[in-house]
Amino acid sequence: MKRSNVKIMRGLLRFMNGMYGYMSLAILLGVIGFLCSILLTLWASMMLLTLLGFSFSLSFMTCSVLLLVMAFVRGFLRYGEQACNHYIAFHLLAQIREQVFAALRKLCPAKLEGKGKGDLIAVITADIELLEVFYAHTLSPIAIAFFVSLVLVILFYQFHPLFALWAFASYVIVGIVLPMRISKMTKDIGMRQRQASGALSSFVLDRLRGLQEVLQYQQQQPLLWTLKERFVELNTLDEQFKKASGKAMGMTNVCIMTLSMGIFVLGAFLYEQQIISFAQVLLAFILLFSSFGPVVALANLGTTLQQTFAAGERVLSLLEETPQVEEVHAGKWVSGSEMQVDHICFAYEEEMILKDVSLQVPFGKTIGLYGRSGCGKSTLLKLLMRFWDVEQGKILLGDVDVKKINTKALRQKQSYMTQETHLFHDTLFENIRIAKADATAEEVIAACKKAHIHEHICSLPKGYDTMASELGDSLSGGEKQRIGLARAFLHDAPLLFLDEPTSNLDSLNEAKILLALAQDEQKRSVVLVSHRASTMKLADTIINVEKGWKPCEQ
Ligand SMILES: Nc1ncnc2c1ncn2[C@@H]1O[C@H](COP(=O)(O)OP(=O)(O)OP(=O)(O)O)[C@@H](O)[C@H]1O
Repeated sequence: MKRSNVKIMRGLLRFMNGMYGYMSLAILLGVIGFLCSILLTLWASMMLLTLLGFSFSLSFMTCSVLLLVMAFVRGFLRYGEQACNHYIAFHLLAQIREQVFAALRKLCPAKLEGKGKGDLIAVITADIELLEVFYAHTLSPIAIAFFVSLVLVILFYQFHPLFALWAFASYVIVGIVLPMRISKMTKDIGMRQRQASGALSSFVLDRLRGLQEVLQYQQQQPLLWTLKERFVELNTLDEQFKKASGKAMGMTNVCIMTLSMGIFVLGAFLYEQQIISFAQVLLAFILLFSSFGPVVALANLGTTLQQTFAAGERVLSLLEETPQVEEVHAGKWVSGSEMQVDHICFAYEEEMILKDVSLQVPFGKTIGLYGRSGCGKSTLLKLLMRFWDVEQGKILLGDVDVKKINTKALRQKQSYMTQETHLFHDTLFENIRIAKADATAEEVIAACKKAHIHEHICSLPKGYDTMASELGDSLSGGEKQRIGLARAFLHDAPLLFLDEPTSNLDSLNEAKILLALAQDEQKRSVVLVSHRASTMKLADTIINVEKGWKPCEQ
């Protein structure tokens, strides 16, 4: 459910701890700075009026000196205010980014499986960046506008109480009523714009990944049309937003002119009644006209704030999303390496995928799973890894429920090779070493030899230093698969889960890999999913998933 702007603000203010000192300094410098610039105009006007024959308590000379000092000081004050605001903003953005990455790690992999990756990228990059507007250009300007307006109303009171009343009403109109009205005008456009931009990122990323399919099935033209449609949609929203901003700016200027003229008319009336002098009328008009700066900053926020709040909503939602599986930090460390699946049931959504499944994974044995596509083999491996939690029944490692085992300990005990090996934008060496951060070069090479990919890597011009992205699609499915296996071998865990490890290999490489696995059989338990009968020969027990997860005769 979409939360209110006040709730979003409260959520974003949570991050402000430790920054209130800088914020107070920014407000102080901002208030003095704005007063300096308003007084600059006032003294300059007094100097002009002195030349025209009016007399004031301050002499022409004093005004000139004050003018110079104020102009000089104003620059430093403005710099100080902006420095404080941006220190706060960028410090907090770094903190928020850190928290978002921590949240993503917790949500991974279950909650992220169905999410658009492009949209996530938009949240991590553009949306967080937009929060700078809130921390650097929203909080202190509100306080500055309040204090500056207060001082000015007191100043107007020195001229005449009616002037003070008029000034108060003017600041409320430009600084509160207008921003609220503008905010209402741009309501929803900000959120729709952020969502459309996230959806477009997701769409482009998705189609780039499937570029080969697009080319093969000649989908270029429909893809271009769809892209065009989405750009048009985003442009329309941008246009609506810009129109609303322009309208808001126009409304603000009209208000300022009308209110300034109003004080002039009021002054003329008081002058006619001989209550104040003509110089006071002029000065009150100039003072009001030149003092809208801080409240105009708030009026301008009316449009940008909607986008900022939309970005804030998306960032806060991501931070508050509850993970499908809670990581265990203060749980148990187990010594055993055999696993037991005990009458488990599991459904991703409505449809039950695994119903009352039980099986044993004894140490030193290989369990083979086979059955039609979609019957839940990979799902069982994900449950063994505790990427998802079972709804009924238990999965035990040793004799401890996996839900009670420290997640770190569980990860150390298990290696999981998925159907698709993802290569990061890094060297092949580092790509393999992610399986064991402190692995030596010898260990990496040994794992690659076992996975029969060492020779291929050595044949590349830069060997293990070849960047994975340079290879792109030129790395065959089988080669990628063997890199995945090298990772699993390097991790060297007592439990190894292999999901179609040989599906892309030729018979020769398959035989070599199976031999390597067979040689290690006494060291670990293996759960092997495969559609290949030749690979299944490795298994000590073969389980037919479709026939009630029962071992079948070999
Ligand atoms: N994250 C998910 N959310 C919803 N449904 C899912 C998710 N992952 C898998 N499924 C569905 O669960 C069912 C079992 O999928 P699973 O990948 O376990 O099958 P499988 O037996 O390993 O198939 P294959 O042999 O093709 O790899 C499928 O119908 C699949 O569409």
